Amino acid sequence: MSSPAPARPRPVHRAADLLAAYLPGSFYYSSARGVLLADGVHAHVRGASGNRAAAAAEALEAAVLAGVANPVVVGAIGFRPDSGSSLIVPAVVRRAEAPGGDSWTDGDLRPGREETPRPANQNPWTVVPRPAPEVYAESVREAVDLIADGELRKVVLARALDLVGEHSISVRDLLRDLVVRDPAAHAFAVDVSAPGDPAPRTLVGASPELLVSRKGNVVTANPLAGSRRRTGDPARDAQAIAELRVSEKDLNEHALVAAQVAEVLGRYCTGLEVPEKPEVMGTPAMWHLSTRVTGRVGPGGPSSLELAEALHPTPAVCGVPVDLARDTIARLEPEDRGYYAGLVGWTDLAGDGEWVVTIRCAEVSDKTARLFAGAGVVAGSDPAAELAETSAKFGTLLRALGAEGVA
Ligand SMILES: C=C(O[C@@H]1C=C(C(=O)O)C=C[C@H]1O)C(=O)O
Repeated sequence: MSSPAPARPRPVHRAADLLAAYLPGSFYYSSARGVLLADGVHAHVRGASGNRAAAAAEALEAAVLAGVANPVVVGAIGFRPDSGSSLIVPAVVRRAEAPGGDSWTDGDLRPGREETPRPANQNPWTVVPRPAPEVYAESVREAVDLIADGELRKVVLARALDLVGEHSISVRDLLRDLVVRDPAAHAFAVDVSAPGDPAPRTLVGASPELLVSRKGNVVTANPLAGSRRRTGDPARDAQAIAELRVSEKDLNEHALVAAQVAEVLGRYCTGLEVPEKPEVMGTPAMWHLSTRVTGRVGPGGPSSLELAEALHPTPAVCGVPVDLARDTIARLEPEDRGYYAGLVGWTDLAGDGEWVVTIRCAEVSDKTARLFAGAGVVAGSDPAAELAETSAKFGTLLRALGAEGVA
């Protein structure tokens, strides 16, 4: 028997260099844990909903046999079981680990030295809301009635904004802008072009919500639900945080998500730890109730993608009960969500990886960007407040596009 080839040492990269090296068509993903930049396609990973972790594992094994060193599967999966997915084993992967293991200082990720980010995409925008804001508010009202009448307990209703510029949108600049504004976010850019698309299509965003990660035997999920706009005014922000902590409506909305995540992970993990009360976490645009759930898996346990598929869709983006919520979304939302409210991330041969909920994102193609934002509707939800919440959530992408205030 021949002895295995010695492992090739991984080259060391700087996070900021990887961000700067992003080119249209690359896969980029950064989080507190590190940066992954992938280029070229060694293999496409196909597989139906619920079966993608198995397809990914097969593709990774085949890649090893074909001589790919340390292969990973990267990409995005859409919201609905019959939505598309865009998963590949890339030809080349470059990584930068966060110094000290788990967090960046702002400077690590910043390309260059600018202090105040300026939106790099200077476009005069035409904005088309889909549906019109009052129609969205009406659908929230309808969902509240459904919740009052029957079995539906929570449904997340989303709306879209189409932004059309006069010139092509630079995904590279948009990604850079999102990372510079919020180095703690899970920032991503994924080529999701499909056959027949007139121009390449890229899913780009900065999600605050970790669906699940696995590092060695440690599994972490960080569901969010229950939100307030972050204004930047210290007194109003302090009030928003104080309100969130005691709002029965938000705490109930949050508890539904945390319970589902804990229930699903409980099927796979030992030593599950679920804090009793949520914390408040902030992004530059929002405050959210947040619960960090951790557990452990044994050797040969489920991969990060298997866990992600089992968790998706959480009630943070769909609802309770899940089938009824999905049907309600299909009936009340006029636009197909596409990749929005799906998952984006990576998984490797050992099962390590990280998957985030695809929110605070846009699908960009040439001069257009389609943004989605949603809000959880529960008993007693106020349509105007839910509409305002979606406007606030659009803020992440709108600021980066230089279109703040249009939603
Ligand atoms: C659905 C979105 O966000 C989700 C819904 C939240 C809520 O309803 O409070 C909070 C965070 C996310 O889990 C979105 O940003 O589009």
